[in-house]
Amino acid sequence: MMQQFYPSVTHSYRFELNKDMNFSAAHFIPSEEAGKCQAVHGHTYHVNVTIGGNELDSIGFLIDFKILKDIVHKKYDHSVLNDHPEFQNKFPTTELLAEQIWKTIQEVLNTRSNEPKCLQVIVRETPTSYVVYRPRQEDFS
Ligand SMILES: Nc1nc2c(c(=O)[nH]1)N=C([C@H](O)[C@H](O)COP(=O)(O)OP(=O)(O)OP(=O)(O)O)CN2
Ligand SMILES: [Zn+2]
Repeated sequence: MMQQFYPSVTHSYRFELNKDMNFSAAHFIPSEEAGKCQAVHGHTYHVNVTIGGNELDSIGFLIDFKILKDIVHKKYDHSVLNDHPEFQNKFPTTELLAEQIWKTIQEVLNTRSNEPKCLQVIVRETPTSYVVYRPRQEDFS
């Protein structure tokens, strides 16, 4: 795992959990403005997600680290991001991928009685480029 500085998110939850994961995927940005990124190419994406909450489940987890990995890795590893339904009407940019990962994780968290919240998603696409996605309060409703 590449080490990186993680921008932190301000919150007042009692617990904060972070999970690093990575996956390999191909993508392309079919717009002339994207220059060389119009051609299909691949990345090893590095993802960090931050989960907050005040309550733990019956075994003392905010959310199982493994569930978080499965949500992202099983979905995207060794795939072409453009083939996924969520990228049929928008391009798989780092920004939109980070937003989509947040939506997918928060959907799963919404099913849990201890009500954890995904507070931040960082997606690193290359050694020199990454995006931080932070939901607004209204995104949780
Ligand atoms: N705002 C965004 N800009 C770019 C995105 C993006 O998702 N959001 N994506 C790309 C390409 O997909 C490209 O793979 C990554 O671009 P870049 O960081 O420029 O890659 P390099 O390895 O060439 O970076 P260097 O720092 O110049 O080595 C482009 N832009
Ligand atoms: Zn790319």
